[in-house]
Amino acid sequence: MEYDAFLLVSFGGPEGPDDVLPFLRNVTRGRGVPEERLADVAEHYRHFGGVSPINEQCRELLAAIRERFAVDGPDLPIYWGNRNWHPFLTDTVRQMRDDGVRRSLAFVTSPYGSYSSCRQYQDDIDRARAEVGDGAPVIDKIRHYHDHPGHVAPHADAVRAALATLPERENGRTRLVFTAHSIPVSMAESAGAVTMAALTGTATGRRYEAQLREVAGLVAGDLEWDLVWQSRSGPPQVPWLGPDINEHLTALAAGGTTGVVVSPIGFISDHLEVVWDLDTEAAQTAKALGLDYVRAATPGTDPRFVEMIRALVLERTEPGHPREALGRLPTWDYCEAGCCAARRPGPVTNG
Ligand SMILES: CC1=C(CCC(=O)O)c2cc3nc(cc4[nH]c(cc5[nH]c(cc1n2)c(C)c5CCC(=O)O)c(CCC(=O)O)c4C)C(CCC(=O)O)=C3C
Ligand SMILES: [Fe+2]
Repeated sequence: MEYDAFLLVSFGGPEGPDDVLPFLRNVTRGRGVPEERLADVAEHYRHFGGVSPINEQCRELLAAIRERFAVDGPDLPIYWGNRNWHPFLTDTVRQMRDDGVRRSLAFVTSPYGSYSSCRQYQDDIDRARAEVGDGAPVIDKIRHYHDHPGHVAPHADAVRAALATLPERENGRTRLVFTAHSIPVSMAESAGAVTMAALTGTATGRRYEAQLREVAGLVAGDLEWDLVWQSRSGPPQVPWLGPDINEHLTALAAGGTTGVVVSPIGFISDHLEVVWDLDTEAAQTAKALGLDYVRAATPGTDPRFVEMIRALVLERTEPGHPREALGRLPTWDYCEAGCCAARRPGPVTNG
């Protein structure tokens, strides 16, 4: 396939105190998130002056991609658009159209499947194209890359490095704990089901958890591990994936664990869900429990991660380019229509 541009697509985050509430309204529009939760989360952003680190992390990733592409190709103009904050996807897609772009690949800063981590990005790309209208480029989202060696290796090294910094304790017992963003159970159940049904005849769903478990096993190697959840949102009566990292730390301490390494394999950079929910909240929980606590790094701009992005582009542009994968879950270039479709998160009633 001929592509004439590369597009980085990310979540977006506020870059000053006045951005926080409008950003949160963009994220939660129509999603049934209670006001109290929004006020809480606004407070987390205010601890950092209303600035999420995510946009700066995207700029650093873009710079690294640009540098790498400049040396060995591919020779493609590089664009950046976010779902929830400036630079908004619609503005970027309009710029691409004005620059004469016809067909672009899109790399999304989430490696996994589910409505929130995949389909919603695709929907927002489609909405941006519709808003731009005539002449908007075709935009093909790059496949899930959870088990690509360029994603697994930086996480694996970071876990070893974190383990090495845990203080030695006599009779100490250490646990490796992986985390990812929790999602509603209904979203977890439908994740990937439609495309898996088309591929295998069976609608397996649960793709988000299956991919995370696959990555956890690959990163852990011969270490024992747990997979738990963080950053739960939504009304309390709606079931989300659990246990929460804080509950899990409490259970571990009660069972005699003395130290933990927490590795956020659900994320590729140290954005607010990492620096607040893990480095601030979970770290406090661990301290109160007397647990030694270290958080492992995310890939960020690790050269292997940047090389992976290049390889994912070459997979789509050069016939026969290897499609690297360490796991067994199938990946595909195009999701079926309706895969991971959103369910209206309306109020919960009896019966
Ligand atoms: C699966 C998943 C990922 C991982 C995949 C990916 O990376 O995309 C992710 C990432 C992120 N989530 C982020 C921020 C927020 N997520 C929220 C709310 C929600 N997230 C959800 C899921 C996910 N979220 C869901 C199901 C909701 C409920 C509302 C809804 O159904 O959509 C809210 C609203 C307030 C609240 O927390 O309730 C905020 C502010 C940031 C930016 C951090 C920064 O600013 O640095 C990032 C990278
Ligand atoms: Fe989120």
